[in-house]
Amino acid sequence: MRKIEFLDTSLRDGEQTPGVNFSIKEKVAIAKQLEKWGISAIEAGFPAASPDSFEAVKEIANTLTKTAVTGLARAVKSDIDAAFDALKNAKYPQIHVFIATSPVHMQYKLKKTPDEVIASITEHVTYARSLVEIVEFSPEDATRTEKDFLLKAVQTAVDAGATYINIPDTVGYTTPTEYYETFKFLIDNVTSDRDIVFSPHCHDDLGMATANTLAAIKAGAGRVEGTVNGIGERAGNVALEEVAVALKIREIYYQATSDIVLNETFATSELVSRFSGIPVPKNKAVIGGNAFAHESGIHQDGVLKNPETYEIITPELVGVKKNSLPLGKLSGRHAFITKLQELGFDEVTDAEMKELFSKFKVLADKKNEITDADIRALVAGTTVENPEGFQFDNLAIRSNDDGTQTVTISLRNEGQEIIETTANGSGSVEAIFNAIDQFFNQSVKLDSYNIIAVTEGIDAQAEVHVTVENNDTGTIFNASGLDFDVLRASAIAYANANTLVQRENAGIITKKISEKANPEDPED
Ligand SMILES: CC(=O)SCCNC(=O)CCNC(=O)[C@H](O)C(C)(C)COP(=O)(O)OP(=O)(O)OC[C@H]1O[C@@H](n2cnc3c(N)ncnc32)[C@H](O)[C@@H]1OP(=O)(O)O
Ligand SMILES: CC(C)C(=O)C(=O)O
Repeated sequence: MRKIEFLDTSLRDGEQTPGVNFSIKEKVAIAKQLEKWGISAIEAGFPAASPDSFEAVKEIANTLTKTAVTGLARAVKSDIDAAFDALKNAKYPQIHVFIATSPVHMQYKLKKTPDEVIASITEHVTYARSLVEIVEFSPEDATRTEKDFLLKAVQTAVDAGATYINIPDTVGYTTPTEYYETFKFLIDNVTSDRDIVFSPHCHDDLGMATANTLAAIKAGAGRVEGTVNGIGERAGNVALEEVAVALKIREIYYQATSDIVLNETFATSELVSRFSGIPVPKNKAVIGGNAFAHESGIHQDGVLKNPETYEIITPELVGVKKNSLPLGKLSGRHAFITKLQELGFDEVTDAEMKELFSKFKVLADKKNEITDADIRALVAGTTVENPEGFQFDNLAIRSNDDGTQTVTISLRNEGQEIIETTANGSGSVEAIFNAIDQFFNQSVKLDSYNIIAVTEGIDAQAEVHVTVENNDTGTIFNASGLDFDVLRASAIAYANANTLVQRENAGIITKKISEKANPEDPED
């Protein structure tokens, strides 16, 4: 059996998801969980992209002890220098150099001839190798690159010292059979006296990312790249949890295993979902809420007779635990702490614990049964790094004779200063959002508003997700709010989103360049 390495790029390609802006604290927490999950390398960011990205890579490099940390760099010396500087203290540093090799990218984006691209690969992979031992090279848009030129680019990178050769399906264009053949062709034809590891990097534009990744493994790839929950640019990257579980369930077919600690999968997915503000769909493979639910009579009958009739993955395999310690309003602090540890929340600070326990007591008074999902939701609402600045404090709603609603909202900052603001709306949510808009007084467009019941029953907690756009910059932000009351959850989410916009306007958050306004365009 071959051992397949896993490289996670949730913090780099995953953060390219519109609306996702992890704080440094969140990135470090995710990196630590990825290490626990058994990931062998973490692409922690693109250090040259912004001071924030640089700091995040540096902080992660300083923190991790078992996992390799890599930073992305264009075939540009200053990008490679930035990656090296950020990775100086990493125990196992790697630098990932990329340049596009497809005709459309070379001609229109890079404005370089094929020969210039080849020269650039030699120059920049050699330079990166002069700084660190392990260099990864990616011919961007490899799957739309002419085959012989792809081989030439890859051989050039290998000759210049690259150890990992990543073959990105940048626009999610390839198919499993085609990708298999591409890997076979490269593995059979690239020559080196060193061991070269090939890896797939798949995007899901045509819904084939997992199939393509597995096809590359079948063809001999030794490392896979992807993200948790499949977050990423456009339709996202391959979901690593799907690849890890598929390898486990079909290990005989693939003749391959991995070091992924599968029972940490659910906790990893939950953390990334919480910090990215992107909920996991119910029907998502491996970790979705319905992944282990059997609805129809024939299926239920089969499962009752023998679970193997319809169940190829058990909830326990991916770390969905049975509720072994039911909590209620008579439960004390010890039981609560034990439950948090059981659910994998070992890093809650004392101050957070105090706040969580008092919120738990309030919840237990309102709700008959406190489930694990309730506890996860409580942690989500408390420990997500709340943006600095004013946050939701309280609200009061009055219905008027003409059917409109009047809302008074109070917002509180870290100095405990409280400001109230009042506005009308034709419905309660509109009035709440109008009041928050009035308070922040900035140009924001609400792109989406979604409510999810975290648990079942009439007393379920509500999770509200909003996506807003900063009209001044075009940057999109996701934010969420959690409460037993859907209107309060809405206010929390919208106030958090506005605080992010305020921080961007104040220059505290660097907007991502992919979303930047075009300076040539007078409309921007
Ligand atoms: C497929 C991927 O996911 S690639 C990674 C995408 N990630 C990002 O873009 C991260 C965020 N990006 C950024 O912060 C910025 O784009 C920066 C800091 C990297 C560069 O910013 P700027 O210098 O303002 O350049 P801008 O983004 O406008 O254009 C990119 C430039 O890099 C060039 N370029 C793009 N890729 C490469 C590469 N791999 N190697 C060398 N040059 C490249 C482009 O041709 C363009 O050059 P030009 O200015 O001579 O036309
Ligand atoms: C930089 C490369 C690896 C990439 O993200 C892509 O091509 O999708």
